[in-house]
Amino acid sequence: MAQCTQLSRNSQERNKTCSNVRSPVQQRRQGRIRAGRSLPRARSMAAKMQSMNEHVAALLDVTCADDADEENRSLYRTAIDAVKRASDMCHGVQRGLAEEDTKAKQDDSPVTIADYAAQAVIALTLMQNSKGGSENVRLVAEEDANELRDGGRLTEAVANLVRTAMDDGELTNAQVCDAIDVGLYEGGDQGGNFWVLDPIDGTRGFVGRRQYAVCLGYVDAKTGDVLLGVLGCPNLPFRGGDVMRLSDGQEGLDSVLAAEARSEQGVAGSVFFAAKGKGTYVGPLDGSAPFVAIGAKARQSEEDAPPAFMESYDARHSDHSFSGVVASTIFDGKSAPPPLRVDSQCKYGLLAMGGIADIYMRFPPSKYREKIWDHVAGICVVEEAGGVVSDAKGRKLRVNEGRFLPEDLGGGICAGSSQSWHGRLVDAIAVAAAATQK
Ligand SMILES: Nc1ncnc2c1ncn2[C@@H]1O[C@H](COP(=O)(O)O)[C@@H](OP(=O)(O)O)[C@H]1O
Ligand SMILES: [Mg+2]
Repeated sequence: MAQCTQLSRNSQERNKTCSNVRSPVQQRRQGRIRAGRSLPRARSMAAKMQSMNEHVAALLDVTCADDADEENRSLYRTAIDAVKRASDMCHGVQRGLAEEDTKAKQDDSPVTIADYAAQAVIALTLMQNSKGGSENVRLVAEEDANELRDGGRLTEAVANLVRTAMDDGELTNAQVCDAIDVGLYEGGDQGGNFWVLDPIDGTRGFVGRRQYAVCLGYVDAKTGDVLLGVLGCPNLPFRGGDVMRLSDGQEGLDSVLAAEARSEQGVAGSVFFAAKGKGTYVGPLDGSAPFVAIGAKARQSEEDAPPAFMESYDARHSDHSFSGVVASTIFDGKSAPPPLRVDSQCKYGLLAMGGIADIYMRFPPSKYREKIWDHVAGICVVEEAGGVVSDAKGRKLRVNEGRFLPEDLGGGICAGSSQSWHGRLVDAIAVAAAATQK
C-alpha cells in the first residue's frame, strides 16, 4: 500500500502501471496480469469485459494488498463497476439524444433520461453488492423519481435503459423508480458512512455534446472525509494517463476532446479512481489498458504560469470575470494563464492528472447553494493526487452536514494541484475580493 501511495506522488514514476507494482497478492495472480499488452482492434464485448476485470483486479491488488483490506476490495470493485456501467450507458445515449429525452427541472437546469437511468443503475448495483442488505444502502443522489411515477414515454425510456444496462428484462418501471429514490438519503453525520452520487454531472455539457462525468463517492459520516471517489468521464480521452496536450487548441479544447472521444475510431474515455491513503489512478473506460497511478505534478518553478486555469464552461455556474481577476493577481504583472472552461468534475480529474492546469476556481451566484454531489468524488481524486480542495477561504468542504454544502463558502470553491498552488490561490482570492469589493 505504501508502495502505491509513493508511486502516485513521485512524478518520475507517474506512468508506471498498476501491473508494474507487485504486491504479494498480485504476484500470485501474475499469470493473468500483463502490463501494456497490445490488444486486437476489434474486440468483442466479452473480451473487453474480461480485460476490464483483469485491470480492476490489478488495481485492487495494489490498493488492497493487506488482508485487512478485504472489505475495501469489495467496496472499490462495486464502485468502479457501478460507474462503468452507468458511463457506458450514458455514452450510448449521448450519441443519439433526442429533444424529447430532455426536460427542464424547476430550477431550469436540464435533466435527461440518462440522468435518471444512471442513478437507477448505480443504486441497483450498490444494492446488489451491499453486505448489510439492500435496504441499508445510504445514498445521497441528485435525482428523484417524482416525474416518472405516473408512467409515460419518459418513464418507459428510462426503464428500458436500466433493463439493458443491468441485463435484467424483468425489472419493472416501479422497481426502477424505487431504485432512483434510494438516492433521497439526507446524509449528515448522524448515521453511518454514505454514498454520494451525481449520475450525470454537467448535464448541460451532456446535452451540448461536451464533457460530463458520472461521479460516485463514499463519505465517512463522522469526519466528513471522502474515503473513495470514482469519476467516469466518457468524453475525456484516455491517453495512458498522460496530460492533455495544449496543441489540441487552447480555445475549444473541451469540444476537441469530446469530438475525439465520440469519433468512429472509438477512442476510450477515462475513469478516475481514488481511495483515501491509496492514491489516484486513471484507466480507459473500455478496459483496453491497465490503470495508471497519477499524482498532480506541481510545476518545478511556480514562477511559471501553468498553461491554463480551470473553471465552469457555463458562466451561470461561476463568475468568469472574477476568476480572471484572481488569475491576474496570482501572476502579478506577468501574463496570467488563460481559462480552460470544462463542464463537470472532469475538471477535478484533469487537475489530478497535472500538466494542464494547477488551479480550479468556482464562484457561483451568491444565492446559489452548492450540492455535495458536485464535489465529493472529485475531492478524493484531487487530494489523493497531492492536491487540495476547499472553500474560497481555504476551509475544508464540509460534506457531512446534509445534501448541501454550508451556505458560507467565503464566495466559492477552489482547488490547487498542490498545497503550494492552493495556498497561492486562496491568498489571491482574498486580494482580488478586497480589490473588487466582492
Ligand atoms: N447557478 C448555478 N451556480 C452554480 N452551480 C450550478 C448552478 N446551476 C447548476 N449548477 C451546478 O453546476 C453543475 C455543473 O458543474 P460545472 O459548472 O462544473 O460544469 C451542475 O451539475 P448537474 O449538471 O449535475 O446538474 C449543477 O449542480
Ligand atoms: Mg447531475
